[in-house]
Parts: sequence; structure tokens; C-alpha cells
Amino acid sequence: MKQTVLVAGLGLIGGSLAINIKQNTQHHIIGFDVSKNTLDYSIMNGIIDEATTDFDSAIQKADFCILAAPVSKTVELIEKLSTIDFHKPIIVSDVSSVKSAIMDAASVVNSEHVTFIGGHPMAGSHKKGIQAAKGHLFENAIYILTPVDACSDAKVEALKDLLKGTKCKFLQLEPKEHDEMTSVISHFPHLIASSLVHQAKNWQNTHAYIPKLAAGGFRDITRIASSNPAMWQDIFFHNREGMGSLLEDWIKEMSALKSLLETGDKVSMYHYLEQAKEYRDGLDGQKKGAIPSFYDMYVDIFDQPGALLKVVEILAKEEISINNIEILEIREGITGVLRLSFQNKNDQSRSNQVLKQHGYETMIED
Ligand SMILES: NC(=O)c1ccc[n+]([C@@H]2O[C@H](COP(=O)([O-])OP(=O)(O)OC[C@H]3O[C@@H](n4cnc5c(N)ncnc54)[C@H](O)[C@@H]3O)[C@@H](O)[C@H]2O)c1
Ligand SMILES: O=C(O)C(=O)C[C@]1(C(=O)O)C=C[C@@H](O)C=C1
Repeated sequence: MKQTVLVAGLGLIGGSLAINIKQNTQHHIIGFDVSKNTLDYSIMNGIIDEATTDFDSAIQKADFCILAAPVSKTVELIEKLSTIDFHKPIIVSDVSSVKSAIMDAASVVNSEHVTFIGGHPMAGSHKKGIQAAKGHLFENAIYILTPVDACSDAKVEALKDLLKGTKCKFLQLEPKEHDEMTSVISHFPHLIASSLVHQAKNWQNTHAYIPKLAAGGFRDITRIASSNPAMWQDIFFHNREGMGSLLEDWIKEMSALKSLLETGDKVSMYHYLEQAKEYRDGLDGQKKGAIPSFYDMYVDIFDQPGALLKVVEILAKEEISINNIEILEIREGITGVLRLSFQNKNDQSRSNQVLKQHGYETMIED
């Protein structure tokens, strides 16, 4: 049945969801955003069917509403729900990276017509805005749902059905548990990435070559420091408690490492690094759990026009689908490393075989 979907906030995440819903359903999509340029772009590119700057009237017409503005603005929009006169049932969800503050706001919405189901797709990028939006952004990603206590299974299923074209994997969590886990695996690493960049910037005052030496390692670990600062400060302050206790743990851990270095305890340092490697390697190989399993392969390519395309073409001819591609390091004119991720071991070993046959140097981790 054709339904009406309101997406409020058409940035990277809202825009990607709107594109995906448009591609996979017949629903009428209304876009709401505070940026006129974003609304114009979304209409011009067929991402939405209708643009509005009037949230209150648009949500009254909708069967579903996805709030995809920055966290603080999403909280404000949820607070607004109690002031709107709804005449039919609506499922409202959001995409915010924190869930306790969102669910606290949702718990006081007093309309009998509104069912709130918190949402958080665990995929994104360091880019922002509608121009960075992609319909396939959430493919194979975990999509966390935090329904209000009174929510029926049927409503959760209806929301999942709306989002099924994203090809994500749904996981239901309590908001507190969500915030604890995402602070460890997403929010706190972001703070550390930014702090590493500050450290390098400070050292550059006395060591001018620092930016030129910043190779794969530094770039890998600090990519997320290039993300949207407004979004991240919002997330940090809405998960302030979790961030605070992780910072305390981190400072203790850094002090312990400092003393290993000072006392020359090479054995403990080796074990520390070894245990980290084992855990990190295990994340990618995990068959079950919250982190999707990917099978990685590394391929050496030359920095020449079309080098990446050639690899992709070879695999496409074999009808092998690639889950993710990342260029880890390309230096001018020298070989670089391409990381290809596959969904299963069979695709990984077939790709390895066929690329070797074409003369590529490849590497698979055990
Ligand atoms: N970027 C990521 O990697 C990522 C991943 C998962 C979830 N999220 C969450 O998604 C939400 C949006 O992030 P994003 O990356 O899409 O940001 P974005 O900056 O790309 O987009 C935000 C959009 O919201 C609009 N907006 C701002 N205030 C508004 C308001 N009051 N009403 C309506 N629209 C408003 C902006 O104009 C913009 O188009 C955040 O809550 C974030 O926590 C982000
Ligand atoms: O890939 C990135 O750049 C992201 O930061 C994505 C990322 C993450 O931390 O993994 C960022 C915020 C979200 O709430 C979910 C996903």
C-alpha cells in the first residue's frame, strides 16, 4: 500500500534513507529541512516527491516519520510531537547516534497516535550533507532499534518493512546498553582520533616534515577526525557520562603503558600488543555478533589511472560481489594496497585465485 513518509533532516543519513526508500517502495516521500538548498537539491534529484518547511502539517499527513537532524535538533522535534494534533496513527523513528536522550524525550510524547521506535544505523562516513547521501550506505550494516516499552511487535515489523531495502541487519537494544556500547566502539575512538591529530599538529611546530610523513597508519587511525565537528560535539555531550568514564579508563591505561616503557618491560608490552592484535583480527573474522563478518583480501596495485577499475572488472566478470573497497596507501608512482572485503570465505578465496592468475600480488589474513 502506498504510504506517506516524512524525512526530517535530509543530510548524509536522512538523504541516504530517503534515496533508499524511494528506490525500493512506491511511497510518497516528503522532505523537511531547515536548509532551502538541501530541499531544492533533493527535489531536483528526485530524492523526495515533496519539499516542505512546515514540519507540523507534513507530519500530520505522514504514516512514517524519520527524524534525521543533528541529535539536539531531533530532541527538539520529538518534544514538538506533543503539541501536534494527530488524526491518524504514525510511526516515528530517528537515526541519532545516542539513544538514552532520545528515548527520554520520546517517553513523554503524549499522543495516542504516535508510536516511537528509536533507530540508529551503524554506518556512515566522515562526510556530511545531501550531496554525500547514497542509497546503499546501510547495506550489511547493523541497524539498532530501541522501541518504547508499549510498542507492539507489529509496529516494529512495519518499520523494518519500510527499511528492508537498505539490506541492513536489525538489532534490538535497550537505550542504555546502546549508549554504553557505541561510546566504546564509536564515540570515544572519535575523540582519540581528534586528539592524535592535535598531537601531530603541535609537533609540526618543531618538525616541519610531519605532514609529509603521515602515511597509511596515521591516515587509517585518524580518518574519522575529518568528520563533521558540529555532529560530534552534539554526540559527545549527549553521551557525556559514558565518555567521561571511558576517558578515566583510558588515562589509567596510558599511565600503565608509560610505566611499561619506563621500566623497560618488553614482555608485558609484547603481550599488550599481541592481545590487541588478536582481538582486532577476530573482529573481522567473527561469524556471529553485532559486528558483521567480512572476509578481507589485500591486493597490491600501481598508482596508475584505471588500476582500481581493472581489479573490479576482473572480479565482476567472475560475478563476485565486493562488500567494501578501501585504498590503504597510495604514494605517487609506487605500489599501493587495496583492501577488498567479501561477505563469505568462498568469494574471498575465488577472488584470491583469479587475481593471482592475472598476476596480482595478494594477501589474505588467516
Ligand atoms: N554521519 C554519520 O556517520 C552518522 C551515522 C549514523 C547516524 N548519524 C546520526 O544521523 C544524524 C544526522 O547526521 P548526518 O551525518 O546525516 O548529518 P548532516 O549534517 O549530513 O545532516 C543533517 C541535516 O539536518 C538538517 N537540519 C539541521 N537542523 C535541522 C532541524 N532543526 N530540522 C530539520 N533539519 C535540520 C541539516 O540542514 C542537514 O541537512 C545525527 O543525529 C547523527 O548522530 C550519523
Ligand atoms: O564511518 C564513519 O566515518 C563513521 O564514523 C560511522 C559511524 C561510526 O562511528 O562507526 C559514526 C557515527 C554513527 O553513529 C555510526 C557510524
